[in-house]
Amino acid sequence: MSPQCDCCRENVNKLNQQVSVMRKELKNLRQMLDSGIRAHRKHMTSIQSVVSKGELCEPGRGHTLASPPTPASPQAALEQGNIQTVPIGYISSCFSVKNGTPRQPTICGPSRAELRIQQSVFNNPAHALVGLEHYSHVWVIFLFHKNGHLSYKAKVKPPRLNGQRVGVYSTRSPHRPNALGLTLAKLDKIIGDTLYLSDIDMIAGTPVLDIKPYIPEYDSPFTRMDTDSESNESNTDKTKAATVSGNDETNMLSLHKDSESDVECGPEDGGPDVHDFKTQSEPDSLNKDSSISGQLSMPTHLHQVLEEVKAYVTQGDLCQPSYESNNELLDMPITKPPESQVERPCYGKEAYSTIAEWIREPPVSSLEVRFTPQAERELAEFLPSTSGPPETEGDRPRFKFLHSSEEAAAAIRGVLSADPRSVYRRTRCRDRLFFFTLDTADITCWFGHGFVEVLQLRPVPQHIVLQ
Ligand SMILES: C[S@@+](CC[C@H](N)C(=O)[O-])C[C@H]1O[C@@H](n2cnc3c(N)ncnc32)[C@H](O)[C@@H]1O
Repeated sequence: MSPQCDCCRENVNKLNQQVSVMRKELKNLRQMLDSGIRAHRKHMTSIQSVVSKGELCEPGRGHTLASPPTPASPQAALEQGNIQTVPIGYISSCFSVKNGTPRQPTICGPSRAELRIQQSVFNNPAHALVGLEHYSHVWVIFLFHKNGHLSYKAKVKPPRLNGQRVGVYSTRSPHRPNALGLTLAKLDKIIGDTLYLSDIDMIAGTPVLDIKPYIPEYDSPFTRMDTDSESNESNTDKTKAATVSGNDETNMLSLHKDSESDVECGPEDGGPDVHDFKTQSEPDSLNKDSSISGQLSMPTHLHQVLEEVKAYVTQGDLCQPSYESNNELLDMPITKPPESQVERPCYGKEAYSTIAEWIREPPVSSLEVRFTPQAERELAEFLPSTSGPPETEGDRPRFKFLHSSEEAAAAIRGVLSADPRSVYRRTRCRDRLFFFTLDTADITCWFGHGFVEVLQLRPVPQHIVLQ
C-alpha cells in the first residue's frame, strides 16, 4: 500500500534510497571479509610450510615433518607422509648442552638419562611400557631440537673426517632435513612410567618421539637370516672391503669379536648396530627373557649357517675367487676346496654389513686423556647420585645421574678421547682450553698434541638446574 500524501511519498523514497545505500555497503563489507579470510588462509599455509621446512616448534607444541601444506584430514596427511608429531616425553640427562655431549652413545658408556612418558599421550603411561623390561636396549627416536634455525646441506663435514665432505645421508649428522636422531640406548630399568637409560648422546630437554625395543634378530645383520638371495649376493659383493674371514663357527665368533673391539674404539657415526653381543653378555639387573635375548639364538643361527656352507661346498657352488677376495686361498683353481680353507663363499642366506672405512680408521686419532692431581682430587669430592635430594652433603657436591666418580671419570675419558671440538676449533683456533659440563660438574681441560688434560672439576652453581 503506497502513501497518499506527497510528503509521505517523499519520505518513503528517501528511506528506500538509504536502504539501497546500506545494501551496497553491506555487500562491500562482505567482499572485504571474504578477501580477509582468503588472505588469512594464505598466510596460515605459508606459516605451515615455513614451520615444516625450517623452524622447529617449541617443546610440547608438536612438530610438522615434511613440507607439503597440511591436507585437511589426518588420514590424508599421513598418506602424504606429513604428520603432526607429539613428543612422548623429554630426556633428562647428564649432558646439559651440545658442547661436550658424546657424538655417539658408544663412546661414553655410563652416560645416563631418564625418560618419563607423558600423561598427555596415554591415560596410563606405565601401561605403554609393560613388557619392555625384557629388553636390554631400546632405539630412541628423537628431535635435534637445539639445531636452532633448521639448516642443512647435501654434503657435511663429520668431525672425525677432519674437514672432508660426504653426503649427509652417509653420516649421523644432526643437520638433516627432518632433524631426527636415532640412538640405541641401554635400558637399565623401568619404574612406573619412567625409563632409566645409559649410553646416550642426547642433551637434557630433547623431545623423544618414539621408542622401540632393540631386537638383534631384526635389527642386526649379524643375527639376521635374510631369504632374499639377490640382496645377499650384493651384500657379499660389498663385503669385499670388510675382510671378514672364515665360515666356520670359530671364525663367525671372531667376526663378532671384531664388532666388540669397534665399540672399544668408539665408532662415532656408524656405531649402534655393531655392539650387540658385548652388551648382551653383560650382567644386568633386568629380568630378561633369555629366549629373546639373542644370546641363545647364536648357536642355532651358526648351526644353520654351517649347514648351508656345507651344502654349497659340497656342490662346489663358490664364487669366482677374483671377485671375492685377494686372499691366496681363493686364488686357487676353483675345484672343490677343503671345507676348512673356504674363505668367503658366495652363498645366500647369510647377512653381512659393511661400513665406511673412516668409521673404523678415521683420519683423526683418539686422544690420550690425563687428569691433573688437582682434578683427580676434585673429582673424588663428588658423591654418587641418590634417588632423591639432597644434591650436596655438607660441602660436598653430588652427581644427579652418575653413580660414582669412577663412572664420571670414564664418561670424561669417553667424551674427551674422541676430541669433542669442532674441526674449525681444532685446526684454526689457538685457544686450547675447552669447557664442558657433565652432570653436576663443570669441567675445564686443555688440548695438547695427541692428548687432553683435565685441569679442573667444579660443581655447577646451584642455581643452574639440570633437567
Ligand atoms: C652426531 S649426533 C648423533 C645422534 C644419534 N646417535 C644419531 O645417530 O642420530 C649426536 C650429537 O648431537 C648433538 N645433540 C644431542 N642432542 C641434541 C638435541 N636435542 N638438539 C640438537 N643437537 C643435539 C650433540 O652435540 C651430540 O654430540
